[in-house]
Amino acid sequence: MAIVEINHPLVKHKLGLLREKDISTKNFRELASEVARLLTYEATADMETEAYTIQGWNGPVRVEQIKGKKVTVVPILRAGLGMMDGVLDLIPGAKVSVVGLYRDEETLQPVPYFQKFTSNMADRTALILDPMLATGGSLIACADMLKKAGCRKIKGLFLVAAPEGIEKLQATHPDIDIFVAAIDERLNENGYILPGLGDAGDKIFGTK
Ligand SMILES: O=P(O)(O)OC[C@H]1O[C@H](OP(=O)(O)OP(=O)(O)O)[C@H](O)[C@@H]1O
Ligand SMILES: O=c1cc[nH]c(=O)[nH]1
Ligand SMILES: [Mg+2]
Repeated sequence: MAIVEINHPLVKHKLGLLREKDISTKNFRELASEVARLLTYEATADMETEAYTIQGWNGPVRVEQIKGKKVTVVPILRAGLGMMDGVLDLIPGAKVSVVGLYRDEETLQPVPYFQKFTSNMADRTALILDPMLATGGSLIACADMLKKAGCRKIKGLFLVAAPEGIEKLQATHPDIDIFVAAIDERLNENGYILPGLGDAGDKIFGTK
């Protein structure tokens, strides 16, 4: 399992802005999308390419295109939708498979409520999107659903992750690679990431 914390100045700068207490919904949405774009750039670095010939301005020229497995983007509702536009900016042909999960505030257990996958999941790389990886329960539940549908290659993109959630993922799905803008310190007693971003879903949707 690869755990990649993106150590890029643009990511650090944008994450700092995202952490501001009184950030507006508009700014949070824009920055979440921008960081998602940068995470996508890193998460797709191992895509295979194949050469083909085109007619260039001065005759035939060998160029490259993405080869093989196609991508399905998997936003976890609700907050994962806040990253989707940024990812699709870079992979416009990706199919979208949606998973609805919320975390019970008392038990912190994930509660599934929606699933709609695109075709041929076994032939696609799945890119799970969620701003927050806290206890890891939601990510693990989503990965379980994807594997049940036949998925064999799964990656996860997160704005912020807690060490506790990463450890749990390593124990349950060691084959999944994750790309995060920051690995933070820890969870608080309510399962929120510290220093974290607060409730990402509420910030993206303007609720609460
Ligand atoms: O790692 P975990 O402990 O499972 O917590 C992380 C989950 O909690 C948040 O979703 P939430 O349940 O708040 O739903 P929302 O996106 O609808 O706000 C977040 O977007 C993750 O999906
Ligand atoms: O810190 C956290 C943990 C779970 N969900 C969030 O939105 N934020
Ligand atoms: Mg939420």
